[in-house]
Amino acid sequence: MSLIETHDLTLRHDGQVALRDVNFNIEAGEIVTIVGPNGSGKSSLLRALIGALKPASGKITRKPGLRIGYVPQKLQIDATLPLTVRRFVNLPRRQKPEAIRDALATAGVPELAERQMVDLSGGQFQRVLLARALLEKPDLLILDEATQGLDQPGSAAFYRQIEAVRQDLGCAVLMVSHDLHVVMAASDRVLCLNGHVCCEGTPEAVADAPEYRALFGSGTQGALALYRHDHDHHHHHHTHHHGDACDGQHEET
Ligand SMILES: Nc1ncnc2c1ncn2[C@@H]1O[C@H](COP(=O)(O)OP(=O)(O)OP(=O)(O)O)[C@@H](O)[C@H]1O
Repeated sequence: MSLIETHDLTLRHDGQVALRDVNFNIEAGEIVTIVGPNGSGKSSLLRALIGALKPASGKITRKPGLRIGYVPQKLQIDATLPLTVRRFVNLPRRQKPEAIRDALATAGVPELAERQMVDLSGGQFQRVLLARALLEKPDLLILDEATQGLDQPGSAAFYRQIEAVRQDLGCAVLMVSHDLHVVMAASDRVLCLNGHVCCEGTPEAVADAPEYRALFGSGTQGALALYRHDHDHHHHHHTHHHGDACDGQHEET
């Protein structure tokens, strides 16, 4: 059984449809990326999956006992509040010192436990948020634009960390990102949204899909090839599958 599945899921805000008829699933251990222009429903879908937004119609099925770790886009920390990394990751629920040490190490920041949260760089801060999510021992890690504010090498490094985490823990990863070429190269599967599912498949298949190119142009393909060149792990290959085209016409390839 999939970790999580949506069936004809439609989401609304104040009566307005944000996303319609999404049929989506994620399997154990997969890395899936959601891409799409601003306002295309990416965050709405994530919020529905974590249970923060109720379906207007359709349904979401979660594997019984599913544990989700969530890394938010941004978190404001009061700059006047003294708060070490150790205390911060202890906040939602008290954790064992070994668990904290392991989570910080897995997130790539083993040395930061005693640092002040406000002194962290953007990349370190996101890794601490990742460590906090890992303390949930997630089967599924969900990240919402977790590299906002990081520069390109910084976000590439962050996504490599995510891949390492996936290999270490075997959790599935679902993330939203605007760093198209970096994140697509690190994904097993890409879901492209534009108020509905535009197209989905392997990163190569999506980068080639006319629906995707209509939204983003063909510029990312070269960068994708470049990144993959020195990228030596194995990707599972899924069948190329097209959903509705973005203009609403049904198109099969
Ligand atoms: N709380 C809300 N109340 C009303 N409308 C909302 C709310 N949240 C989102 N929307 C609307 O729903 C649509 C989808 O928004 P969503 O945030 O899911 O898109 P997104 O793809 O994540 O966008 P971005 O890339 O800009 O973050 C947009 O039209 C947005 O204005």
